[in-house]
Amino acid sequence: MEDLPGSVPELKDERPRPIIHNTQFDKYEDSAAGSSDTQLSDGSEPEAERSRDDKIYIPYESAELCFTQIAEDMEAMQRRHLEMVQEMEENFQITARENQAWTVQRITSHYQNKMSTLRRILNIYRGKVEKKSVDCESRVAALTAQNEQLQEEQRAERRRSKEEALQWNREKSKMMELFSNRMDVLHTHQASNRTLEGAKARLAQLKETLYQREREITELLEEERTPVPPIALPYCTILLPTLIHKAHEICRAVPETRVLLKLICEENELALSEAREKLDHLQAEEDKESDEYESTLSLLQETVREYEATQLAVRFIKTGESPEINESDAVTELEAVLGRGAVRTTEGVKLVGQQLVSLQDQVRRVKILRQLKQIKEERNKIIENYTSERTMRKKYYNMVEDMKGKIRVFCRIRPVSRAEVAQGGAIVVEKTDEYSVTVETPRGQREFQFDKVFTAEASQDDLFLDSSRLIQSAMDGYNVCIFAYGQTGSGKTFTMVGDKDQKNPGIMPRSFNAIFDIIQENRDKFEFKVSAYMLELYNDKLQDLFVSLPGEAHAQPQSHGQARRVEIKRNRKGVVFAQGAETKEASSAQELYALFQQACANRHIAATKMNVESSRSHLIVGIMMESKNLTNGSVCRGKLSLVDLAGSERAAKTGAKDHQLKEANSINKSLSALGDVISALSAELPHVPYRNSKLTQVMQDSLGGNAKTMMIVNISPSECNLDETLTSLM
Ligand SMILES: Nc1ncnc2c1ncn2[C@@H]1O[C@H](COP(=O)(O)OP(=O)(O)OP(=O)(O)O)[C@@H](O)[C@H]1O
Repeated sequence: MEDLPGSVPELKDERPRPIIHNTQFDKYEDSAAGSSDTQLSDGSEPEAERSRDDKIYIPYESAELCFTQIAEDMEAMQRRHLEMVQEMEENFQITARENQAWTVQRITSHYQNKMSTLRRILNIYRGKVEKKSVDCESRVAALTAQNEQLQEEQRAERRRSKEEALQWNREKSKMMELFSNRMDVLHTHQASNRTLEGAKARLAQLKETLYQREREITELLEEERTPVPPIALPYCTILLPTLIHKAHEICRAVPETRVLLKLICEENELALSEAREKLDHLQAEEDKESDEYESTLSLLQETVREYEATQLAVRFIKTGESPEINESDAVTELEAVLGRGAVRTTEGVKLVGQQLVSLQDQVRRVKILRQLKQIKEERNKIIENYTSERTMRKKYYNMVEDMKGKIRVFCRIRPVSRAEVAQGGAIVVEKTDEYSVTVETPRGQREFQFDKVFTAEASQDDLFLDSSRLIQSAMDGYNVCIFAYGQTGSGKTFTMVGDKDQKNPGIMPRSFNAIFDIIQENRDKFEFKVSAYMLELYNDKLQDLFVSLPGEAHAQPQSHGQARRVEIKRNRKGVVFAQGAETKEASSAQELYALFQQACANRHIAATKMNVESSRSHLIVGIMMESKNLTNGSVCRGKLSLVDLAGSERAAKTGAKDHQLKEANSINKSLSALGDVISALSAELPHVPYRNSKLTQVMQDSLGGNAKTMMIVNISPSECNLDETLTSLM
């Protein structure tokens, strides 16, 4: 094996033997060597044996000397060895250092090469980067200039759009007013050519007439339903011609009767002309208002008619012609004359009179039947007109509502709460005009536009004024949805439900009253049916609030026992219904409110850091309204969805943990899905992501399409809630 540099050389061969000098031993050694050599050289065995058996005696002093000498020699030898070891170590270290230096040198030169290559590459890149950065700087400068220009344009655009929005809103209000007035005018059938003045009074008048007609029709229908006895063929139709014929025969046969008839005729003519004169005279009089005038006029008219009828009767008897029974007026008059005994010549004539009176009854019946027919036709016309009126009213009402937008977004700023006052947060939200809200943010002022803005001073009445028109739409057969959105504690429940003791009831109880007020107003024309379901969406699970869950703190004993699984389904007409949830009918606002209270008692509520009584679920109240037109039997179905959403919030701020954190996540997820649906509808996108959450599935038939939606964004005015307020507004 090759020796390592600095390794200890092989000592075995090279090591100098220690030289031990001992005179005694030297002598003995020499002699022994000599004898041995001799022995080997001559090979004499006895001599060798002898020398082995011989015992050598060394004097003690010599032995001691000898050992001392050996010890000294050995010590010298040890020292030499130590020197050698030290020398070898030094050699080894020198060699190792040399090797290390060499290795370091090699590595250094290797890395220096690499470094120089990298430096070259770096220089190339640096050149490129410098070139690029010059380009970029010039581009940045250009873009900055462009950006500034765009910002300026954007500011101008904002100013313009704000002005336009204001202008548009003004025009919208004007248009809406105009449309409402037009609608009133249309109700009176005079939309095209009459002034709007007094349109409401005319509408009321028309309504009254319409109701009057309807009442008459109802009465007639009632009468119609009671069977009319069959009209017997009037005897007079046979008797009258016979009697006249007989009278004529008598006159021809008996000359006195002819004379009498002539006399009657002349007297009658005279009396007739006198009566006519009196009548003309009376009709020419100026004071026609008095009761006396009326009674004298009708008396004279009757007298004239009697004389005319007598004239007619006498003419028939004279000539022997038969009166046409169909000429009912003439016949009636003849009957009247004969029946009252104006002609008293014979008993036979009296009989004829009686017969003619009975004929008069028959004819009157025919007349009534004719009138009935006419009235029926009129009634049908009125129904037709009424139906088209109603359709038109609905159409224009709907148009007016649509003018306001299918999705209307209102903003309500609640008063500053005590907690916010304690925190000392400044007021950062301000209503700048009827439609705008500005918010002071650390990065400057931001403005948001709405269909209407309500401040802390706005009452529940003010807010409901705009919602109540939508209730009429729901009664007219549209799907309507009203819901409140906002962070926890921003006033959603206050807006939708009201305060705890119901001193300031919210949209829900007010809607219940409005529904039944409309029903009351139209009770004589329509038959109504109102039913409701009330659901809660909690942790992405739908629950029927008419059924209490066993184990809940607020559970009330229920006859139904366990809650069934509630699922959202849509019928063929696209109307959403909650399968598995109970739907209860209500016949008054009080009944509906009692159902609502029952539902509220079953709702999930918990205290969070933000609100002592925070709704932890979405409350969905669906009210189905069905109206049946009593006049034409048509049925109309509408739905009103009222939703009190759970608060949008940041879990950290609410202090939510464990199951409350789960609640918060589920709430935020569904609210974000609702936001996506509203955005898609507002942007009129072809796809609306209803299926992303159960909340949007429940509300599907009340969002988009023909439905009318009203969203109330509730916000806090305080700086403490600035982030949440901005999130809600955006
Ligand atoms: N416009 C208002 N006028 C007077 N008080 C209000 C108004 N809005 C809200 N409040 C009060 O503020 C508090 C919080 O309101 P509310 O409970 O309605 O908030 P919320 O948004 O429903 O909260 P959560 O989402 O947690 O249920 C209540 O005490 C309520 O009475």
